[in-house]
Amino acid sequence: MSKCGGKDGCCATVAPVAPAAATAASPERAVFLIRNMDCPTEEKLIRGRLERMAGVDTLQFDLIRRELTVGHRLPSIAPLVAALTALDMAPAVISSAQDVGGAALAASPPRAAGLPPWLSLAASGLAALGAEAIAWNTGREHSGPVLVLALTAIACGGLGTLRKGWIALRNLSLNMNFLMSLAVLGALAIGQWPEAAMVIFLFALAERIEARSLEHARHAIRGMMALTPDTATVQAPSGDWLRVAAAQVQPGALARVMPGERIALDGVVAAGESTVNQAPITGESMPVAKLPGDAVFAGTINQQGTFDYTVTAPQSQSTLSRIVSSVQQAQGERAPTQRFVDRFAAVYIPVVVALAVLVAIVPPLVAGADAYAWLYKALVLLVIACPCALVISTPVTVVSGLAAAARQGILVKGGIYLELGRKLRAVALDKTGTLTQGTPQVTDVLVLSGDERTSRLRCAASLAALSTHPVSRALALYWQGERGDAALAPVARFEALPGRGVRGEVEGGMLYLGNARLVRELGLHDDELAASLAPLERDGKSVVVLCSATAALLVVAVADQVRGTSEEAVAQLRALGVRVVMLSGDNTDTAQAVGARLGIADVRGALLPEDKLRIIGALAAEHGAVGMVGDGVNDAPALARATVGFAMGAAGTDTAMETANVALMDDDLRKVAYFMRLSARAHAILVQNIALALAIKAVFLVLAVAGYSTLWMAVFADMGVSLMVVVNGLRLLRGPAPA
Ligand SMILES: Nc1ncnc2c1ncn2[C@@H]1O[C@H](COP(=O)(O)OP(=O)(O)OP(=O)(O)O)[C@@H](O)[C@H]1O
Ligand SMILES: [Zn+2]
Repeated sequence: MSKCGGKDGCCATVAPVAPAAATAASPERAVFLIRNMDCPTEEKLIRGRLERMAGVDTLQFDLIRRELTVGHRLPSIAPLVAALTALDMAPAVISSAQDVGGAALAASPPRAAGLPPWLSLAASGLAALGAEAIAWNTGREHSGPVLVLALTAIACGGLGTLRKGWIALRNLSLNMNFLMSLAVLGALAIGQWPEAAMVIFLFALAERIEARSLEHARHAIRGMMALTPDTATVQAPSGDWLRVAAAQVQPGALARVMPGERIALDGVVAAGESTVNQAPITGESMPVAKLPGDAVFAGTINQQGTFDYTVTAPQSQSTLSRIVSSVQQAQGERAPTQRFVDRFAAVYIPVVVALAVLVAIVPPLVAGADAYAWLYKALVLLVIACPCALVISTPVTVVSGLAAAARQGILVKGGIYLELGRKLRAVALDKTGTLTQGTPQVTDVLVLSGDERTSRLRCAASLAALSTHPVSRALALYWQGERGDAALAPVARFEALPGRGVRGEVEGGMLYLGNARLVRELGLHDDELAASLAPLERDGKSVVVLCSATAALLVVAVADQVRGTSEEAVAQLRALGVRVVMLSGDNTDTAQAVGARLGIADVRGALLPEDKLRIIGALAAEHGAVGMVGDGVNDAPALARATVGFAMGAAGTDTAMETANVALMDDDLRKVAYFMRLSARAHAILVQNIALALAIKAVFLVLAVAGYSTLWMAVFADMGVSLMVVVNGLRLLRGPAPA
């Protein structure tokens, strides 16, 4: 297994093609629908062919949608089409700046015409069985009827495999189709006709079932999209409510939802109220109350009330569609295990072919053994060596894992994060907005020296009203609640001081509003002030001080509710053996008080954003892999520095969804532990599959050399393992075991 741990480490260098960023650098992009691409084998074939072409910069595969995006600098895409057609890939152009250059696209037919696949497969199976039966009953393998039935079986079930095998050979990309073709042709050549028929039929059957399984995993993702209704009830200019196609509705339109109806578009409640089941987006089963001003999401289910909402995004840009397309893109980027398996297969197949050749030639030549028997053994070896079980199992597992996460409201931005999750030994949690709700309320107002409460509070509120920081917002709201709309003072030269507070000129004098660090920097921190702050901070309250350039004037304390799920989330992380660290820009005593309530011993307070970044770096150096959970808005650098960055409450905010490696759609911190368990489970399944596949191959290798395995037994074993690993991978769709 790859020992690589970091996303900026060796992994990046083995990635065959860099994602999005590199694509953007290419002058031209062409997107193809590749109808005959449904497994990594075909991806490898295409990669091998196109990567060598001059003018082709990048290739991006999306096996779920069967799309290939080529970043290139060719004057026409005709050579691309020609190359894909030569690989029998039946390409269709989805989008390209240039025309096809006369290449006759329509002429490339989708996969084999004629009988429907299952029917021809059944015919192939019957013919193969018939050939076996006749050969067995008559005791003669080489009669006319046996030959006719065997050839029928191959014609009905095996032409696709033979054709792909031939294409693979011509492109010097030895894959399993090539191995099977070689085995079948070899069996025909040495007169094992019924066996040849059986082998090709079983292989075709296995391929078909595998394709269906991958389809199943893909469906789990596409199925999420099916949740959004096709139509929405929208108000026309005339004032009438009309039922229209949701895809046609523009942002700004007013839409109405009835009780029990699914919401068709993202929007903001304009009138009415209700509760909404947001499970399709966030995975949380408790309905959420919606009042005017609250955001609603396409695909979620309205409960009892009726309400109108203003549409904020077209259907194609809804949160749900962005989740789905992000998951689809994520599975196109290859996880480390997948790359390992690819590299393994690339070395392994040529080695096996060489070994088979040796087995066929050496014993007869050197020891005078029976040439026919050893040729047969060599063919069995070829079949056993088939790596489909290995090749197919990883994408199925990764796609299943991504889909299981998405269903829980966890958006994972790539298979690599699914693999890294289990390696996290330390997780840093932001305090405000992550462990706490981030909507604090004013609890205490202390006037220092003198007695001008109202005028000082007014100055503080005037500064606070200009900031969106939670502490400032609490203060501004408090003033509004106490004084109604009593006029705020005008503020000049307003400035935010990150990690400290704000400042601005009020009524001719410069005033500062901020934390203890700010007061200390102003040189106004003394024992008296410290004594008045201490009891508030010990209570876990955030304290800000209003200061002039020469004196501290007013202390305001705000208290933030700890989220109901935080304590359990911390306990779950600890149960996984993870070191939990709290990072906060708030005063140290405050942070420690909150940490004590949640069972977090390692609390770092009074941090500036660059301190957070440094601590993440230090934790990474100490533990290897470190996670960071924040809201993704002002802690983006720390999130980016972490091995896996988690953003909370991502459903509402675009930045959070974009900056994080893993976006949690709601505010439930327990999802971090869930994600880590899912990751561990995915890893266990990947290892099980690889071990299973290799073990069964090893057993049959011994049987084959000892002469106990026939060709069709070998195919049966190969098919059995392939199916077992696929079914094993699909189990991940149900998620990890509960905590
Ligand atoms: N605009 C502001 N208005 C009022 N106080 C502020 C402002 N900006 C910062 N502060 C004060 O500085 C402290 C640190 O702010 P910072 O934004 O770095 O951390 P935070 O995001 O509030 O907390 P955490 O790091 O726990 O999430 C805050 O707790 C607050 O006391
Ligand atoms: Zn196989």
